[in-house]
Amino acid sequence: MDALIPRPPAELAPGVVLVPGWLGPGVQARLVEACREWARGPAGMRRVRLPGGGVMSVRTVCLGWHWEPYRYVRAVDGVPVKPFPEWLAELGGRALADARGLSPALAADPAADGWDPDVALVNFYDADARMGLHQDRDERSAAPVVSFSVGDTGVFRLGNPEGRGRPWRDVPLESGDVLVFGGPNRLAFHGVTRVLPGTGPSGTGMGAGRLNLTLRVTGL
Ligand SMILES: O=C(O)CCC(=O)C(=O)O
Ligand SMILES: [Fe+2]
Repeated sequence: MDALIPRPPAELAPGVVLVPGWLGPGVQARLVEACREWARGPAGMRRVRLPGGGVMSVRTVCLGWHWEPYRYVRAVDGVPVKPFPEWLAELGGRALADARGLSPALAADPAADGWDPDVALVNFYDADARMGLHQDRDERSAAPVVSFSVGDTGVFRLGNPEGRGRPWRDVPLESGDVLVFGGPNRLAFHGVTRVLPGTGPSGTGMGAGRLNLTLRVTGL
């Protein structure tokens, strides 16, 4: 949605940078098309089963490595994981470089140097999907995570690295937004409290719902 109040890029916490609208309409459409392809089986999009017996409300497909709670593996149901495309790594690298220009903590983060992502988690949220507060900590690398959002707005809850409790802040992630988290907040708890149906722009090729891609370095 076009913002009535412009959202300038902001460092939300040391090492956490939001760059609103960084992905232009053409790139967003390309991502939607690519996600549609990746979603197809084998090794396609699915709801992740949790060890406690529950299933996540988000649907996920992984590139490069498959994430299952709480580790990365190379195959899903005996099928090799889809490759991580070079163009996506390149796009992420440019986003990270721009984010580092906006954050002294990220600029100074040695783990961001030579950033070379080898896994992407592609999450699809329908209107009812959410993601509870968690840390992205199954990577063996302290390299920043680069996140792309397309489609309906998601309310992203950015917590702190100490625990699930406050302080946190809720930040809308709109279509085209880039969020980078690294530096001292690489392990900050975060989640998505809700998706705002009908807020996605037209022209991305997305029907209803929200896509989020997180590009990561596994260090494996
Ligand atoms: O959907 C988002 O914005 C966050 C996704 C996330 O935290 C994850 O995939 O680990
Ligand atoms: Fe996460």
